[in-house]
Amino acid sequence: MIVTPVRAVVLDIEGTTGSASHVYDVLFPYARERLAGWFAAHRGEPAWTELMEELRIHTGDPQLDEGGAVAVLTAWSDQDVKAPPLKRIQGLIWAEGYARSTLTGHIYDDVPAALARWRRSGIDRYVYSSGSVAAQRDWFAHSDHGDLSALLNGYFDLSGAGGKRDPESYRAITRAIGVPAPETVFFSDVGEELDAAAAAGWRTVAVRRPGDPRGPKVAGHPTVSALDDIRLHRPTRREEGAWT
Ligand SMILES: CSCCC(=O)C(=O)COP(=O)(O)O
Ligand SMILES: [Mg+2]
Repeated sequence: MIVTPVRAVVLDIEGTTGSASHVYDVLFPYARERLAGWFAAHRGEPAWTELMEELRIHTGDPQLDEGGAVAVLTAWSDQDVKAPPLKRIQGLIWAEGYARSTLTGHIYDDVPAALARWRRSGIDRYVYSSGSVAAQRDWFAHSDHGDLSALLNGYFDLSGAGGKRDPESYRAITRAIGVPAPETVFFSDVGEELDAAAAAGWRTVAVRRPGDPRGPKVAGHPTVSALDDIRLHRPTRREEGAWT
């Protein structure tokens, strides 16, 4: 599949650049088991205070204490609620795991080469995930393909851009990266995210990795099973300025 004109790609993580089962079976349990320990170890520190404040606002409970915080975060983890305070503490706990080399970010084999190819072609490369920006940076910096940070231009999360099923989030990213929406391509495994990006005027490519229980196609979006299956090109001279 060839897509042109393209000046920027924005990539989802879970299910697109990395394995969903790694996120669900390794990362989420790793953080869940360490929630109470993290609060005890960091009590009174700025990160602890900021997280408690964010949780009290998010839950609407100004009296929420540490025990209540652990309980609500555990429940959100069990239900995979994409709540920014959960994403923040998961990132903080995973950072300790990456630092100890007990965690690595799972990256599909085709991803480093695709990022390098797009960089050579002059196409900017961003990540947009529900995971916090800190967690995204760590995932790519401590990947099982080594440190891939240099292949990426930037990161967006729920706190910075908004929810992934809301077209307004993609408009916010368009403003931040300064690339016209029709020249930006979003890669994701989730139809509702792709629908939101398309509603904001972006191009979309669905990614369904082999063996994905949801099947090989995403309705309404061209679907590939690997990033090798797609060739992206910057605008031709004739297309230059078409959107300005
Ligand atoms: C390394 S980021 C962890 C991914 C995560 O926390 C998550 O909820 C998955 O979200 P995505 O938007 O990448 O599907
Ligand atoms: Mg995903």
